Amino acid sequence: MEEQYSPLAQPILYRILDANLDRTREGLRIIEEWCRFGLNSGELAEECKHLRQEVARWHTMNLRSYRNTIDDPGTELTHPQEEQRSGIEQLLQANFCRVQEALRVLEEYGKLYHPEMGKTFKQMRYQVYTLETRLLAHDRHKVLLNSYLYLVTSPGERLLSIVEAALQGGLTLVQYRDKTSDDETRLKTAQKLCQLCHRYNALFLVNDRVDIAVAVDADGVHLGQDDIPIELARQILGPQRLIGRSTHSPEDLKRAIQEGADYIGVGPVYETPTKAGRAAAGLEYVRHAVKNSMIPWFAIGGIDMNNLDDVMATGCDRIAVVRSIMNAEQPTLVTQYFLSQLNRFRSLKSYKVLPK
Ligand SMILES: Cc1ncc(COP(=O)(O)OP(=O)(O)O)c(N)n1
Ligand SMILES: Cc1ncsc1CCOP(=O)(O)O
Ligand SMILES: [Mg+2]
Repeated sequence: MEEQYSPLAQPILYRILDANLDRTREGLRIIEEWCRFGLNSGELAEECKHLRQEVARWHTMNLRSYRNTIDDPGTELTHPQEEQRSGIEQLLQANFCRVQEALRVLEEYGKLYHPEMGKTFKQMRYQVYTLETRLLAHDRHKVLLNSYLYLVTSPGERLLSIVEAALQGGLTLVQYRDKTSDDETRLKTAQKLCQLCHRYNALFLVNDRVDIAVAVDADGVHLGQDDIPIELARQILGPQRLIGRSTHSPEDLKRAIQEGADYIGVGPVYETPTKAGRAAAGLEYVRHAVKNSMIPWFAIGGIDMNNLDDVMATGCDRIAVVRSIMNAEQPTLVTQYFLSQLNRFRSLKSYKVLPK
């Protein structure tokens, strides 16, 4: 790379560029490792690698020779949060933030170094924003795809400890559903549940309330037939959050898929006091979903350890429950039981012992 600018600002300029090129490369490498080993996504990993190579092209020996680590006060500065990250999402977000900040510095100071540098790093900053959106969406979809049991919560004093017990049993998908509390309580509870779920790398969604989902940075929302349109929720939530839709009939199912739901609820399979007044859609509708839904779907409504086999016999391999876990004496054990049965069922299906 030809260096032609700013004799004035050298070597300060060069040290700034060197430090931020370094920061960008390191941050991208951390993100790349997650794409490769965590997400198994060759495509996303390649994109990170390509960006790193472009950064490396600007990181010349000459710029690097201006490094002065011993006198650099920045090497001592560590934010307390760097020492303590609660999960992979936080780690990725911190590194995206670091890369984007460094790219912004490279964009501004780069203009003093080479006319192309400012343009290149501006473009790269936008590429990294898009990468972040795709990666987060990919991450969430991946966890969703691997989730076969969905806990929909009910309010109560033991809410957090029950959810934590279920997470310890291997639960990876939680919905906060609270039809009775005031908004202040809802907001505080949603915040706590969201943090808890993320500590276990589980997804956290909010029932009905898009505003609360955004406020607590949840992974998505669950919307019923009478809630706002999926298109509007998508505008508010952006492309990377998940949107689930309840369906009670083949028409609902078709529409929800067309409208871009990420998953659907199918039910109520059985009448349930948790959703009093809503008639059962029955196992017939579950059979319809088995044949017609190409997106993940969860049978819901009155499912427990006694009727799980009947539900799975339709070909259904994902269920959502409220009482079976929320009212259980041992939520960890019940979660483990459901997960093991659903796992067993999936392996039988894949060996064609059961109809697909
Ligand atoms: C996974 C899942 N499926 C269905 C529902 C029911 O949603 P909705 O019809 O909006 O009813 P309420 O839960 O809001 O009473 C759900 N919550 N989750
Ligand atoms: C929210 C909801 N939507 C359809 S059925 C249902 C409640 C399911 O609760 P339970 O698992 O206790 O029957
Ligand atoms: Mg609803």
